[in-house]
Amino acid sequence: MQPTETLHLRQVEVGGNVPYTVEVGPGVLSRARVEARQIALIHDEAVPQVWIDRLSAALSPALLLTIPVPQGEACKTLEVLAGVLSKLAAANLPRDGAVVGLGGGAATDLAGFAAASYLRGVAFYTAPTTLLGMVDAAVGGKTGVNLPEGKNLVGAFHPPRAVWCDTDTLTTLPPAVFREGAAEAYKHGLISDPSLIDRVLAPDFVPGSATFTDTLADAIAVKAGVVTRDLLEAGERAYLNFGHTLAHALEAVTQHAVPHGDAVGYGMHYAALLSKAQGGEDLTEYTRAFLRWQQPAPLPTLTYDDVQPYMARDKKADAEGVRFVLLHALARPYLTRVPDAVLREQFGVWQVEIWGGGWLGAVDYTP
Ligand SMILES: NC(=O)c1ccc[n+]([C@@H]2O[C@H](COP(=O)([O-])OP(=O)(O)OC[C@H]3O[C@@H](n4cnc5c(N)ncnc54)[C@H](O)[C@@H]3O)[C@@H](O)[C@H]2O)c1
Ligand SMILES: O=C(O)C(=O)C[C@@H](O)[C@H](O)[C@H](O)COP(=O)(O)O
Ligand SMILES: [Zn+2]
Repeated sequence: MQPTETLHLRQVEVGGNVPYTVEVGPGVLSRARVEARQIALIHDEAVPQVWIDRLSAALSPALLLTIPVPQGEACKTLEVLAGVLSKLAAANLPRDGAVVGLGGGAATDLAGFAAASYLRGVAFYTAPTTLLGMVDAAVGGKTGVNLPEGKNLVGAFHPPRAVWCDTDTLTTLPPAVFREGAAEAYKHGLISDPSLIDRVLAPDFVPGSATFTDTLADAIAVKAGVVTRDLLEAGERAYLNFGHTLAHALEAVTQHAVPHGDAVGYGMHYAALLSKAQGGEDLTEYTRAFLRWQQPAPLPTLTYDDVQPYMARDKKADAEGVRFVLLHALARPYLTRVPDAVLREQFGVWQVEIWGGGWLGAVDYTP
């Protein structure tokens, strides 16, 4: 497959104890380099063979073994993790070996946790092949798997040594998966860089356009900046969780029938309603505009009591209860508790809009 745009590459630097570079642009997988003599490649089984071949060619002859894992969210289980760890051990991947994760956020989250736990930690590299993976999951070192009780409840911080965002891989992505992943780029716009709001919804935000690599790299830069300053989520990293308290609950309660990016689209609208109810600027037209553009997977009918037990297990909760990321205004996020009565009331407002308002797709938005 030929690269889809003229060679325009961007590099985003991530700082911290062990700095690394995010390479962004067409053909990046062909230039992947790993500082290890033995490599295990873990990939989503449904990633098109052309991308597996492109990366394998760059990694050979150090490629010791290749481990396909179940497609999408189905790979983020303790059972799949156990199988992967056994394969690494059976192949004798040494401690100075490396794990490379190829696929969407689900596959790279799993591969990263395998790298974090095998032999108490080996080097990890990420090759995201979805928009969401590039903008968010592959950067910053949050790795892990789900439990039936909730999303990402087991994991480790294990930053990658390099991230290869080959924009060619996005050309085989189903359009709905592309729009799903845009939720995290839009989130970066709302919490930090408002210029992304219009750029993500613009018609030229498509792989291969002249502006695509720059918009993608600027969205990645928001995450890179946050995790450089606060890798372990002692403070501002929590802002990257905007929209996620409800999103993770929707994913868990529907047993992942609603994919992560769609759940984040729904969750950001709830967070915008809560922000307004708590005295912030009314930003709900932004989150409505995003949902109309995204056209997320439909939700089954749910009540506040269906989702509340899952929201209560959110990792931002402390001994006093759940905390939400809200916005005073664009790019002014804060972490706060919200009274249960407000959570319940605004869930009602959100419910009426999502299921009864008829606005999804009905209102024009011109960026
Ligand atoms: N670690 C983090 O910081 C972080 C951040 C955001 C999200 N996440 C996690 O990421 C996951 C969601 O990631 P996602 O949206 O990438 O979904 P995903 O990994 O489930 O992938 C979505 C679908 O795209 C397919 N696919 C992947 N690449 C493809 C390609 N190039 N061509 C065709 N099909 C392709 C996959 O097989 C899958 O069916 C969730 O588990 C979420 O919790 C983690
Ligand atoms: O990197 C982060 O920090 C984020 O919160 C990014 C989120 O988009 C992502 O979904 C993350 O996996 C959520 O983390 P969790 O700690 O809430 O499980
Ligand atoms: Zn997310």
